[in-house]
Amino acid sequence: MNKDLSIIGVPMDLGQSRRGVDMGPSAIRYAGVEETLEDLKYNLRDLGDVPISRPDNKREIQEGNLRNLKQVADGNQKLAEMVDKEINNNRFPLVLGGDHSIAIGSLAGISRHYENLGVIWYDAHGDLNSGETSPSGNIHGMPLAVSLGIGHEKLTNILGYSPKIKPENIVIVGARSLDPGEKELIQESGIKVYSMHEIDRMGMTSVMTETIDYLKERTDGVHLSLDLDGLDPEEAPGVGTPVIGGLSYRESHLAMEMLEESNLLTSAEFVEVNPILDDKNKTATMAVGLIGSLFGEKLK
Ligand SMILES: NC(=[NH2+])NCCC[C@H](N)C(=O)O
Ligand SMILES: [Mn+2]
Ligand SMILES: [Mn+2]
Repeated sequence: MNKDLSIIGVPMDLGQSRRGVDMGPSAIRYAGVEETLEDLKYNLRDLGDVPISRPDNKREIQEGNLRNLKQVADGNQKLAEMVDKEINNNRFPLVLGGDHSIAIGSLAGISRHYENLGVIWYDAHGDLNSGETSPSGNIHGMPLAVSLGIGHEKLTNILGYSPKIKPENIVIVGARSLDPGEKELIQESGIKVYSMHEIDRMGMTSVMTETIDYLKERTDGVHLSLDLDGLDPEEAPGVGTPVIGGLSYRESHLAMEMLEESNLLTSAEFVEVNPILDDKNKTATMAVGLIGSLFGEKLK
């Protein structure tokens, strides 16, 4: 893995309706992300946080069933520019959220550097809604669709190109809550999904082996977008949209170790840590544990 690593915090909470997820980057830093990576001998730069504007009119639904559209689009534009710059400088971007709407900006900044960017979407949700299919108007339920070119042009066209990714280069891991429109999109587009059903049946080892083999063949870079709500809320309670029956910390740890061994990843983000809903910063600490494994921490 690239030893030059840049951390970018994104204190974004406007892609959903619960307060506190904007403090995610602080909680993850407080849990020791920098110490962990420095111990692993990374040449680390913490670029601080992307400035996020506050909504003019508290959490309003703007055009087309999209909450805080303008502010979410602006924040993602800034994030995309920063990510793009880090990759230009041959640095590995590690983005800390913030709600999952920030994947729009991460992918916009990353994808222009690859012909065939792969994405591993580790999440209880598909985040494949648009304004038309969303039950909530929350943009954090839409970033994967936006990156496929589906959604409001203010979001799909960040950095002036769309789509950012191809459906056949996406693998969703851990899904257990999909809205009707998302199921339809999955069926017609050829996105690969390992839901909890497949993970229960096959085990995480086979799921990750297949995922890695599949992406190795067809992509020239892979982004990991890890939503902490992919984990079970009993273990990771500090998330805004918990769904029971999720992945364990152990399974997730294993997935990170296998990704590290595969040497496939070219960027990563950890999102949806909400310290207000957490229990003694447990979820942020788990994120740091997973980041440690992803970047090569070993017991021996
Ligand atoms: N990144 C997330 N936690 N997304 C949750 C999305 C929940 C629901 N599917 C929605 O669109 O509102
Ligand atoms: Mn989720
Ligand atoms: Mn998500």
